[in-house]
Amino acid sequence: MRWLPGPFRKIFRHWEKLQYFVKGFKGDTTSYFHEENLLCSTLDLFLTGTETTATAIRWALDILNFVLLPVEKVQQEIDAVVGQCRQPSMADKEKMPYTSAVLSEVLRMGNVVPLGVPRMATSDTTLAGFRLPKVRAVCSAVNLWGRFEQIVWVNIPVHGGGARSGLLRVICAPFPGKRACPGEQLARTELFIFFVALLQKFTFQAPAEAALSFEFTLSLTRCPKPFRLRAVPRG
Ligand code: HEM
Repeated sequence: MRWLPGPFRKIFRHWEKLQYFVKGFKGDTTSYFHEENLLCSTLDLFLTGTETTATAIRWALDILNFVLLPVEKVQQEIDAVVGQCRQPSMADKEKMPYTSAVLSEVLRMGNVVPLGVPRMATSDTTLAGFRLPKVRAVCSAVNLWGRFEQIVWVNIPVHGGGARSGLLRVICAPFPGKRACPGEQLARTELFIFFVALLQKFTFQAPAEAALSFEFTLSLTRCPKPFRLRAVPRG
């Protein structure tokens, strides 16, 4: 790779800078800027950055057909703003309120990351009246199914076994919280571009024998169960 020309080469400059930055913290046992954390954070981005958006696009196609949202209205907006001769871009988004609203609805109904990311306190602290002991307390954000609402759940082990659990707060957002999803902008961009590009060129129809449903499987994300659609090129 080092000898090939191309814009990707700037990755080597960034990598050198990153190594220099991490070396600056060598020997500092209180710092989180070390190679292991860098590797884990990079892996986090790959894991969280692929499955989530792909699942949201699958929900979009499932929901459009299942709920019978007026796909024609989305396609009319695409034809008026983007047309058929060029690819969509993010500059089109503000002129496409209907498509944007449909995508918000997809994120709400799809509820792609319902269980949030578990968190631990790095030092003893207090949060909304709960004393969170270092490392032992686990907080997790849980999105309520199918609504723009999120509860934050805390689970604190107590002396003598067991755990004290409780509700911390309720907020309303698809990418919630202060420690919000760092991929939100990327996810919204990918979702918009792929969704618009797909509906610009195809109409998706469920074959008569295939019943679409809201059934899902739950792992890292909440995925629709496999379904079949026919992609009919638009004339
Ligand atoms: C439709 C797409 C996506 C949805 C619905 C989504 C949603 C979420 C949610 C609900 C959280 C938990 C926030 C919390 O616990 O308070 C989260 C965390 C996270 N997301 Fe996303 N996300 C999406 C796409 C992405 C993408 C594309 C990336 C990266 C490129 C990404 C990276 C992350 C990471 C690294 C975290 C953990 C943040 C932390 O530990 O503080 N996400 N996401």
